[in-house]
Amino acid sequence: MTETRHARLHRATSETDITLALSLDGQGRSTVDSGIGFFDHMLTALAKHGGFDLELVAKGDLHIDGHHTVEDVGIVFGQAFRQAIGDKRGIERFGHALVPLDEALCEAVVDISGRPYLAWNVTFPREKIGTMDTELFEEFFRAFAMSAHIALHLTCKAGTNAHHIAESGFKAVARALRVAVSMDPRAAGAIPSTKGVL
Ligand SMILES: O=P(O)(O)OC[C@@H](O)[C@@H](O)c1cnc[nH]1
Repeated sequence: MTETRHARLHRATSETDITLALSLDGQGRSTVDSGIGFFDHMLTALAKHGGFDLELVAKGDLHIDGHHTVEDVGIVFGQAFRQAIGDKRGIERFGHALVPLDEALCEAVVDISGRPYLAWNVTFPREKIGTMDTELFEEFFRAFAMSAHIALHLTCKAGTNAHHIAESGFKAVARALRVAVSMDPRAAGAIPSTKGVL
């Protein structure tokens, strides 16, 4: 019986109040409300294409800007991800995905290593998409990687439309995470060792 890989967290500061529930082995369903429309669109795509179930309500000091809200969602998402993985027993560990969206193409590579690291190689042709500052995507993924204790490399290999670049990136991370958290049959002993076969 596969134990449920699930986490529900609440984090409140003077800047944000965030409740998040994450299931690693979901249906890609999500209910997301951060107060930032494009960020909600990206988190919805991440859940859908990662096969994660995600519930998020984030109340933040948006009258200042979206920075605290986006960064703190990254922190809580990473904490939930790390908690849901647990002792990492039996997982694949590494994940890689190349995902296009029209002319845009992003590559994500992850290692559930326990050593937090972000390699960010994405630039945007615009400073905003809707109400979201494009500089905040790096803040989100850095906060996520640092809190999840994973190494994450995200590279934009092509793209001219900011929306397409961002969505290609979120989907690439979703697919790479899906692979990395999948159960590795070799690690679970499902495939007999070659020892003694040769
Ligand atoms: O649900 P999908 O990821 O298959 O498609 C969504 C995508 O077509 C839409 O978000 C989009 C299309 N162009 C920019 N964004």
